[in-house]
Amino acid sequence: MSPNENTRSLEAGIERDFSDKMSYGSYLALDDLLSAQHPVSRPEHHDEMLFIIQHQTSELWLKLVLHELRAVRTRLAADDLRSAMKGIARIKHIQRSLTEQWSVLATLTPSEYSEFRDDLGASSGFQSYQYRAVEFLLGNKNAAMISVFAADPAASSLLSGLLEQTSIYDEFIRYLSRRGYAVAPELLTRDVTQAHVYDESLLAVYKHVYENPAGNWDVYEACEELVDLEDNFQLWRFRHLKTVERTIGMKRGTGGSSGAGFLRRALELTFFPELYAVRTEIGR
Ligand code: HEM
Ligand SMILES: N[C@@H](CC(=O)c1ccccc1NC=O)C(=O)O
Repeated sequence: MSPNENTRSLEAGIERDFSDKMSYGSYLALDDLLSAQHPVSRPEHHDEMLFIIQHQTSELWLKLVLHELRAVRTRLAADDLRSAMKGIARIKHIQRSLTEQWSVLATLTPSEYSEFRDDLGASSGFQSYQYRAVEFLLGNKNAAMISVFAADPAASSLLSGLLEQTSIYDEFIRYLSRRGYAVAPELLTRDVTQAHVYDESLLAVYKHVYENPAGNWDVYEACEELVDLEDNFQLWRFRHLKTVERTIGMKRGTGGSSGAGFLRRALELTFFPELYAVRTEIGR
């Protein structure tokens, strides 16, 4: 390469013939992926592409979060705490990326959004079955949420399946019990289709763990990983709320809810209540 042409020449060994070989594009199904953006505004509004891609990339990451959460659940059920924590570490990075991504959508002004919002009809992120699946896997079960997917049999059966199965918190609690921690027996046989609700016996278990980290190191660490997971989930919810406030103010949502007020109430939900309650018990 001549240094003053500012051009990199191809090396002789670089593959060029993909007529009978797998290429980058074919491996990643880029034809499908990159032809899946269909703005509905007419004439097409420039900023609708941002709106679509922000959602599609979020859904792709949610797909990976679900994949990893299922693996975490299986690893906990198999008493493999260390590899479960490896999965949680990855999920935490994905969550950070999802939360950071709100800053891109925050560049959408209310003036821009209002030019194509009506074209979205009744569609809304409330109808994200992957988001609901993540909530179910973390333990915030809510059968009523499935009614939104009556017209989508695949989404309904995914969510009904997860509703019936244990959450990662159920599996963590069962793991603690197998390890000899004094978990109330009712917790082990609870109706897993219901949201996990605060349990005193777990508070006592965590109090013991947090007061004696040295003797409970792996469980102590695992508890902090779960708190990180919930913390990150709430940060995503908070950024969603703040983006909604700056984009549509106090308008009702396209999905039919009151809007920001409804989203604010989600900040009151908790996946692992005892892991927060234990903070009050530690020290003076
Ligand atoms: C300008 C951008 C956005 C606005 C104005 C907005 C607004 C809203 C509103 C008002 C709701 C309440 C349900 C309703 O009545 O529609 C909602 C729910 C929801 N949105 Fe968005 N949203 C935006 C972007 C996003 C993005 C990028 C995602 C990513 C996937 C998302 C995911 C969700 C989810 C999962 C819910 C359900 C939350 C829950 O059940 O607590 N939203 N959104
Ligand atoms: N609920 C939003 C609309 C919206 O944000 C949206 C519409 C279609 C698909 C995904 C969406 N994202 C999150 O709710 C609104 O009320 O403006």
